[in-house]
Amino acid sequence: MDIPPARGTGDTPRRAEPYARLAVIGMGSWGTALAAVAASAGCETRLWGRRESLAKAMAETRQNPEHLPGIDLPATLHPTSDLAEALDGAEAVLLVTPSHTLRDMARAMKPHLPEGIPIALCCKGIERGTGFLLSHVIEDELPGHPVGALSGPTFAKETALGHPTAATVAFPFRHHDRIAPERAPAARLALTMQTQNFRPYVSDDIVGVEVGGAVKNVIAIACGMMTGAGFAENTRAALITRGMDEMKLLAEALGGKRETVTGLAGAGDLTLTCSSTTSRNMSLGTQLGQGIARDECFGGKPTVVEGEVNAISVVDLARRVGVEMPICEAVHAILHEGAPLAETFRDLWARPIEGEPRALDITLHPHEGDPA
Ligand SMILES: NC(=O)C1=CN([C@@H]2O[C@H](COP(=O)(O)OP(=O)(O)OC[C@H]3O[C@@H](n4cnc5c(N)ncnc54)[C@H](O)[C@@H]3O)[C@@H](O)[C@H]2O)C=CC1
Ligand SMILES: O=C(CO)COP(=O)(O)O
Repeated sequence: MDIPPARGTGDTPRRAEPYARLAVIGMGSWGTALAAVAASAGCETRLWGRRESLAKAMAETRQNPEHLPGIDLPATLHPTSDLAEALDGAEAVLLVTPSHTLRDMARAMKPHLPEGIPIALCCKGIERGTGFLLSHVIEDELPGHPVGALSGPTFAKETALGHPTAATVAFPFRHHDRIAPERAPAARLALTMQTQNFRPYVSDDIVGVEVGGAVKNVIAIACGMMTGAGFAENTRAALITRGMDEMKLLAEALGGKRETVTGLAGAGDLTLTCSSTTSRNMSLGTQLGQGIARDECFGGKPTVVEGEVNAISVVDLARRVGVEMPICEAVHAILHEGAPLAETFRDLWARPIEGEPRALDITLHPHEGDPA
């Protein structure tokens, strides 16, 4: 890939160097799909999962029978359950275990991690209790490593099947990344992951990307709940649009950019997740909206639904920084405070009229005596 020269350095385009060796940590559906992309792009890729039996089954069958059954993986992809082996000689790491495991994962990786190598988060969430973005968790546990994120509208199965997919790779740009952008981790990782069907974009706004990924899952649960309760397209479009407003306000309050929220990792992922039963978040909401008890959802099978735990951390963080997120609050109340679903959504719709954008600062309460 040619990157235009940094301003004032002449006309010769400079070539970015892809990483030669990548470690992908997390053998679930997304870790496996990303490892398959990197391996098929020609990068030597090791994929770590904690279960030896799964790593062995993958090595033998060239498939991930648990998370992506029936999809052939590149023969060059190396699965392992040995963390030291996975990280040995890696030039960059993709971290793809569920968000609540991240701090423990970082601690487990620490003794084996080559010095200073970039770490890209591919999981979506905010740490419960601390309210830290996941990048802050990594900075806390693994100082000295550039920390970024890879995120976007990317169902794992579609990516692994080779459906054209785009995603954002974001790392904060340091001073020297602006002078020599071809050496910036975001540029190098984007190039490493580029294939005929996987198209990365480069960003310097890690906060916007992380907030997009964490919030969209909560909004998808809301969309599912209202769909399950029998409402249709108008309702879903309203939730997506107003959900994006919540995302934007939280991102800006934390120092992120509003343009990121309108990009792949914000609007793109929000639209995907809120429109498809392939989404586990949307599906959980739909089942709950249909009146199915939580422990019977997904046929009782344990399933990673990031928006469920992250409803707590998103709402907690929003309250701490003084951002109103009424849709996320409604999801939180239903999931975690036992609030009744129908009444909670009715109250959401009956809130005082506000400006669009909210910066217009208009609040209109109903006339006294008006029908509720
Ligand atoms: N599946 C998808 O389409 C996409 C998922 N993501 C994100 O990727 C992250 C991982 O999700 P998936 O791969 O879909 O999950 P998954 O449900 O396919 O697999 C989860 C994996 O994590 C492992 N795991 C669970 N607890 C662990 C622990 N304490 N330590 C190490 N490994 C542990 C499980 O053994 C399993 O292999 C989530 O944050 C999700 O939001 C992001 C984009 C797309
Ligand atoms: O993040 C995703 C797609 O970008 C996957 O969404 P779900 O976790 O809801 O399946």
